[in-house]
Amino acid sequence: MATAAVSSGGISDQLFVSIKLECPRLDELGLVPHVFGSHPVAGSWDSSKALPMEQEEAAVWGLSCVVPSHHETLDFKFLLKPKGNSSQCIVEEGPDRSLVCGSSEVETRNALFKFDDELGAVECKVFVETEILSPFDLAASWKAHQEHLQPRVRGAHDVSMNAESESRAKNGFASGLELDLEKYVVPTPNMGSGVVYAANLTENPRSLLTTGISSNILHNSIKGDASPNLYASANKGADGRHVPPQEEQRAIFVDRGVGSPKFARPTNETISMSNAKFDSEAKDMPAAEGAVAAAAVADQMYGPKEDRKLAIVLVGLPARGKTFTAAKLTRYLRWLGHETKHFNVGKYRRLKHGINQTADFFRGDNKEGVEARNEVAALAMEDMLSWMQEGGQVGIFDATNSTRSRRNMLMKMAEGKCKIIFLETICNDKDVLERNMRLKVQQSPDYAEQTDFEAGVRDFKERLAYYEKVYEPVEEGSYVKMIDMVSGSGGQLQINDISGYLPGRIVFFLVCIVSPSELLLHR
Ligand SMILES: Nc1ncnc2c1ncn2[C@@H]1O[C@H](COP(=O)(O)OP(=O)(O)OP(=O)(O)O)[C@@H](O)[C@H]1O
Ligand SMILES: O=P(O)(O)OC[C@H]1O[C@](O)(CO)[C@@H](O)[C@@H]1O
Repeated sequence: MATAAVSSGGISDQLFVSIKLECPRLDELGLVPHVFGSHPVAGSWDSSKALPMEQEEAAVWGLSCVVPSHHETLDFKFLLKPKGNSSQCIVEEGPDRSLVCGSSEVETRNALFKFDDELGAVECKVFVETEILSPFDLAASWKAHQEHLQPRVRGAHDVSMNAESESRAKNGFASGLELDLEKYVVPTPNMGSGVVYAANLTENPRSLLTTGISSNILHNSIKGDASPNLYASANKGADGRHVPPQEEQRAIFVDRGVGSPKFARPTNETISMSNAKFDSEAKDMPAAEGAVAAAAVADQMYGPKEDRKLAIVLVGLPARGKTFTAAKLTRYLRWLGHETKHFNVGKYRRLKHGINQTADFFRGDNKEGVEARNEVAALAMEDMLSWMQEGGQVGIFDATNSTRSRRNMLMKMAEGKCKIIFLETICNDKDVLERNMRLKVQQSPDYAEQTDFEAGVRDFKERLAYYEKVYEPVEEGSYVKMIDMVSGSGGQLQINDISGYLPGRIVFFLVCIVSPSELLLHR
């Protein structure tokens, strides 16, 4: 298998752009520079929605963002607004400035502002710095920042996860940006697991609920599947469709004024993450959180068309953390502003076939069982694809998908509709698995009616053994493998044939949450 260096690998590089305006008179005159431009995130040429620049020094103002290297062209201009009065503005003279597709060049002619009164004109120097970076640069930077630095964010907090609270700024952007990647911790064997069974919080099986099934099965399933939203009507939109509460928390994130990034640049084919650290002596370190935050802006602003429909298909034996990982990824992608939904095939299976299936149902040579499982997997996939056609962007498809033929079926269904990335979770640690299995029996609706806990554990182990017999690790298509990462102290992340902006963001996220000691890139 051919390998490629990280910094020039297939995962699309991104362009960090830092714009600065220097003029001692602005402060004296009580004026705040803004940027507005052709893209909605820069106000679509509406001056009332212009992005304010952040004062970095008495005479220096800055604004930065990260865009994909193949971003759409953005035309923009500077404008000045009096402090505390956003209704008036003076737009700079001269032609629009452009951040042209495929180029890191931005014109740096001085910005000239003419006033009608005795103030005459104000001229500002313009500085633009650009730097190409990869998801690994961002991840290494972010991790090093966490390990070595006190967070330093200029002015107010820059990033907020919770847009519904007071953090919504005047112009509709989230003003508080509190990057919470550190909350995405892969559990260690000693950590409590929490009480929520993550699969219950996934999408409701739309096709099954509308086609009608026996009320008896529904009743049984409801008892086991204590999902707060499973059959509730409270979360329905005007058109009767399910509206997950998280979607209301969607926001646009704007990074305000961060310095120039100094990114670690791993170049080996196998990268040791311990070497891919920020230089802790570097003076301008705080760019880390800004750069990551700025990438979130880019997610809102840009995103090439081919990335717009993406299926992340989980693969892995039972109790390997698939649902756990899927739930975290869903949350992260929603936080970035992408329409993301998590479809759990177990939930479909329970609804269609009830909760009391014994291990036998999962036997690889149980023809009826295999057909029944493929049928519900196909239903979930159809629901996911229909949702994408209605505007959804990233579907996370959560099942074991443990055979090549199952994955082929999914790839066929997705042809021409979305791109697929397989995300395989592998865990060989016996202690971790034992703990996971016991937790599953405690929490899974599959064992809600099993009164003998140890009998439940035996049944789950039997189910697992049947899966192991037929399991085929992913070797096809685009994939990411997370191997033995549960302890958070090592493990390996293997990446094959991943390209595109959004997949890059996903890899960034996985690198951040799992702290792999090794990264392997193929192709
Ligand atoms: N990367 C990982 N490797 C191993 N275990 C993990 C990992 N991430 C999370 N876990 C733990 O695995 C346990 C089982 O998680 P989860 O329900 O997500 O498994 P699953 O693979 O979806 O199982 P199933 O296929 O049976 O539904 C959880 O208690 C979680 O803490
Ligand atoms: O049909 P597949 O790919 O085995 O995956 C779905 C199954 O995976 C499981 O999570 C395995 O434990 C079941 O809940 C579910 O029915």
